[in-house]
Amino acid sequence: MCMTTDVVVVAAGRGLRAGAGVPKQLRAVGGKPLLRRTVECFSADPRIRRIRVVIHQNDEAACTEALAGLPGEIAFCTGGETRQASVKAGLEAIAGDAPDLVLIHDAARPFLTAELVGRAIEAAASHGAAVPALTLTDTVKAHAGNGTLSAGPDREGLRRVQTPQAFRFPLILAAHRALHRSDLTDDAAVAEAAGHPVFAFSGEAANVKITTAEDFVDAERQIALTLADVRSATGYDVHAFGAGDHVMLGGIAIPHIAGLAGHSDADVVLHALTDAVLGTLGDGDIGSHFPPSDPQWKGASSDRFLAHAIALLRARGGIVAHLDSTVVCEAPKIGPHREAMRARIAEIAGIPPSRVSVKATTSERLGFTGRREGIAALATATVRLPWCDE
Ligand SMILES: Nc1ccn([C@@H]2O[C@H](COP(=O)(O)OP(=O)(O)OP(=O)(O)O)[C@@H](O)[C@H]2O)c(=O)n1
Ligand SMILES: C[C@](O)(CO)[C@H](O)COP(=O)(O)O
Repeated sequence: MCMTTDVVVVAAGRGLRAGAGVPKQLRAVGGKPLLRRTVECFSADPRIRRIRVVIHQNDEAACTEALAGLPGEIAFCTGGETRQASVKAGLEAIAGDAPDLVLIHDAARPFLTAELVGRAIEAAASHGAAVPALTLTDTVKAHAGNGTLSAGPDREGLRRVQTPQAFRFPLILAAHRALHRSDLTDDAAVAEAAGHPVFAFSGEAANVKITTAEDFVDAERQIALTLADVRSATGYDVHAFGAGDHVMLGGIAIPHIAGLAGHSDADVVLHALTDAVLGTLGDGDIGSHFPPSDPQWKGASSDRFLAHAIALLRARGGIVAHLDSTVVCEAPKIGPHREAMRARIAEIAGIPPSRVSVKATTSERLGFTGRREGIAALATATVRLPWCDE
């Protein structure tokens, strides 16, 4: 018989130990919110029927944005004051159309793998209650006060447990409902309190719970190691001056004695950047994605061209490391608009302005730019992609 499996992801905590104000599950690591990294492990998995994300009442908009576009059936419910209360709220929310099995996972553990999910499902089906566990490699001591330590328990008899913790659904729902205390830090303890033996299956060392500010630094490092395919590519574009009283450059309208002629809004900077990003993917150029012969791009704002290239990069698991551009013209002056251009390009690309550079030069009155016939832009995109030997 094929068993249905739902997932409860608890994401209602405030992340106080991590600091920084924003709840940790909404902070980005490797350019992506922690919550999205965690949920996408389940949402792309055909063995999972539904995902219930338990959130804080203040976070609905931010969580919706963080999970936008993920496949699968994902719904929210509101959590409680403690992890235990949040898990119970998640279980109650799915009880009306109960699955056979449920995996309960911390939003703060984004590095789980499909193999771990498979082991969790098998263990819950076989044993009813099971958790991923790891042996200890450090010696454990007891805190004896005044900064001193005394002998601790024998580490051979101890295990570190992680999530996803996996259960037959009726067993864990009944165990949570029966509990008359609120201090249990995991669901294995809840099952045990109800008299159920809890089995161990192999956890994963990389499946850490991001808890402190230091964990965020380690997580960035871990992601950088997987994004080992560093690529850069260039883009170049030219538009002639035409009628108008401003030019669009880097997504900003800059007043000028002429406009730029083109099928779209003729933003040479965004066009060059779009080609540079597409170049890193080996995926044609702006003309092959947005043919000038297509009337729908007439007068189009070029924001969408760059956003499209960035979306293609993200769909391949990539991130932008840097976007560099140089504008070549005698006028208008770019310097006064540089910061606004950086900010707008950064906004379109979904990266901080510190990862965007805008430079400008004249061509010393030489050539078409020197004769003030038009503007040219050059761009370089540097991106990181997951390593893949195609
Ligand atoms: N009331 C709570 C508390 C915690 N959690 C979730 O339980 C997981 C593990 O908890 P923890 O790492 O302790 O997260 P926080 O409670 O957010 O952290 P802190 O204790 O530092 O505030 C996290 O995904 C967290 O969002 C929850 O859903 N509801
Ligand atoms: C559930 C858990 O992640 C298992 O290791 C852990 O117990 C959560 O503890 P926290 O104090 O709520 O972070």
